[in-house]
Amino acid sequence: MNKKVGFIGSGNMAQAMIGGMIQSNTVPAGNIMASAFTDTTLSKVKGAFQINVTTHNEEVAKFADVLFLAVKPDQYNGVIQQVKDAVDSDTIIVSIAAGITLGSLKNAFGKKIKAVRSMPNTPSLVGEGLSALCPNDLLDEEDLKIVTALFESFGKAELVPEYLMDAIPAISGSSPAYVFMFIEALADGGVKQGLPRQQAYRLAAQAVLGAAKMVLDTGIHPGELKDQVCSPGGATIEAVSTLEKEQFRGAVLAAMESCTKKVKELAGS
Ligand SMILES: NC(=O)C1=CN([C@@H]2O[C@H](COP(=O)(O)OP(=O)(O)OC[C@H]3O[C@@H](n4cnc5c(N)ncnc54)[C@H](O)[C@@H]3O)[C@@H](O)[C@H]2O)C=CC1
Ligand SMILES: O=C(O)[C@@H]1CCC=N1
Repeated sequence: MNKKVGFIGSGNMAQAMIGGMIQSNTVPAGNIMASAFTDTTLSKVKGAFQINVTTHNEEVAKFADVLFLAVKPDQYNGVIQQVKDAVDSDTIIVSIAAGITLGSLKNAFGKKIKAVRSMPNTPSLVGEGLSALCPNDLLDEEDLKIVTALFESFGKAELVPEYLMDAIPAISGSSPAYVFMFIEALADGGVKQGLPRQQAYRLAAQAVLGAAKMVLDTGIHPGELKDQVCSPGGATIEAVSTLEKEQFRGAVLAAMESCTKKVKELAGS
């Protein structure tokens, strides 16, 4: 793709997306520019990806055909004030922030802009991201193709109507954090039984990867896949029974509710 891609902010999520775009050879490093607050972050990002870097957000905005706003939600208004005069009506603005709506983006820019509200996740770094996308009505078919190709360069992308976008962090934007906790807990359990630590991480992570692939590849209901593991009177049903007693599923649902509540609060930040 010969589009120029800009990132305002070079934090964890921006680095995951930049890494994914470069590794998939979708955007050459020379066509990417990112900004950050500090020279330390900039040298780290330049060292890792050999992209163009600057401390001036306006420079990124002038450079980019597709401009990712990759700062925290409470930094959006300040950053938009800095870049709004540097973007033209053809620039595609992509928000990756939890809670920031298309309406609030339009208000902050104070003019008609092509905007996409998105919610990616950090597995983008290894080409296994999941991004929810919600474009505004100023993007034409070609614009949407470009944005979708960028997101698909580091994983899968799904269109989601805006009224559901607040629900996305809990299920896929933030959920890698809970899955990492689960993998860490599985490995701790293995270490407790005597397995070496590094081997425990490999076994736990591969089991999670394999289980996720079974859900995606077979289309079989997760409950049925769980049943297939539980031999009658065996060990797994004992573990499942303990997880139910300890409210494993209830804890996940409660965590997701608190995540979504916070997303709605961030919208007002
Ligand atoms: N971390 C994740 O897994 C995900 C994050 N997001 C969204 O990504 C955005 C960034 O989050 P993270 O990458 O986690 O945070 P982060 O703190 O790692 O990155 C934010 C970066 O923005 C920089 N920054 C702050 N003010 C700036 C300014 N005025 N100009 C230029 N750069 C500035 C900071 O120095 C920092 O490097 C948030 O809006 C978040 O909702 C979305 C999906 C997943
Ligand atoms: O923690 C956050 O607010 C962001 C949104 C999804 C993942 N990280």
